Amino acid sequence: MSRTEVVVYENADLLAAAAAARLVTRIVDVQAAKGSASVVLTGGGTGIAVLEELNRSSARDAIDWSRLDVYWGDERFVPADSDERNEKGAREALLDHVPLDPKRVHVMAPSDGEFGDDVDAAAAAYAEVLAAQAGPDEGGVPAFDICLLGLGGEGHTASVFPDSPAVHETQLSVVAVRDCPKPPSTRVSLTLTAIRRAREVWLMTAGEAKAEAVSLALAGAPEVQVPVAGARGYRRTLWLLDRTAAGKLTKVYEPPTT
Ligand SMILES: O=C1O[C@H](COP(=O)(O)O)[C@@H](O)[C@H](O)[C@H]1O
Repeated sequence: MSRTEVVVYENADLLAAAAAARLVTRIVDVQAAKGSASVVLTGGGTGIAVLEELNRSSARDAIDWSRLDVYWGDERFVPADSDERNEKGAREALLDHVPLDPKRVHVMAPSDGEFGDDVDAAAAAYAEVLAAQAGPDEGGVPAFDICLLGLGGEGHTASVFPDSPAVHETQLSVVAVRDCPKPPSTRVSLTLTAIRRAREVWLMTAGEAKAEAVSLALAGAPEVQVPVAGARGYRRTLWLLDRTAAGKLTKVYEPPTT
């Protein structure tokens, strides 16, 4: 049974530090239970701040980095060295500083990579990467242990934007995204269907600009209009917010009893 939890921190710095601490604990627990763990990374201000905090934390070394699979929820389809790449941000913030197994870092192709400027081929290739990592009963997408996501003020998550082809996609695990309302306009993204294969989805955001989308999603808005409303983990959906992003919530969220 899936549960939704909402935790509100006083400010964005505290949110990033607390999310990093939670992430260390969760990864260590999963590795202790089953040997290895998987995490889906996000771009965006809060997502990268969490990785920076994790890198600064001495608890960082409690993780067995060689037994962690790393994926991305979305990527900007730009050259590999572009500052717009979510991968570049994640590498600078954390990945370049820890002893990951390079074979377990599953990047989405850049626009100057092996598929050139063919974004459909890049998306299809990432779907194949997921299928190769999935178990026989997992329907082509591994059951990610933790899927980190951010969100936009208009309700997008990963690169699934309101009323876009991606939000209407129900069969594919990965899609090419064109004409994105937020630059850069061409991207690769997991679909909501793939995101919902995660055991845990952590939605992390800060700032007043996100408050409306947060409150609509938690009130159960249709995912076509507010895609982040459809981002759920099959065990747990954890919202980690700062006070301003939580500013339009009307319901009081109690801590879970179990
Ligand atoms: O473009 C993107 O934006 C979202 C949210 O970013 P934020 O800086 O407004 O928090 C992010 O989750 C996504 O990965 C990224 O590609």
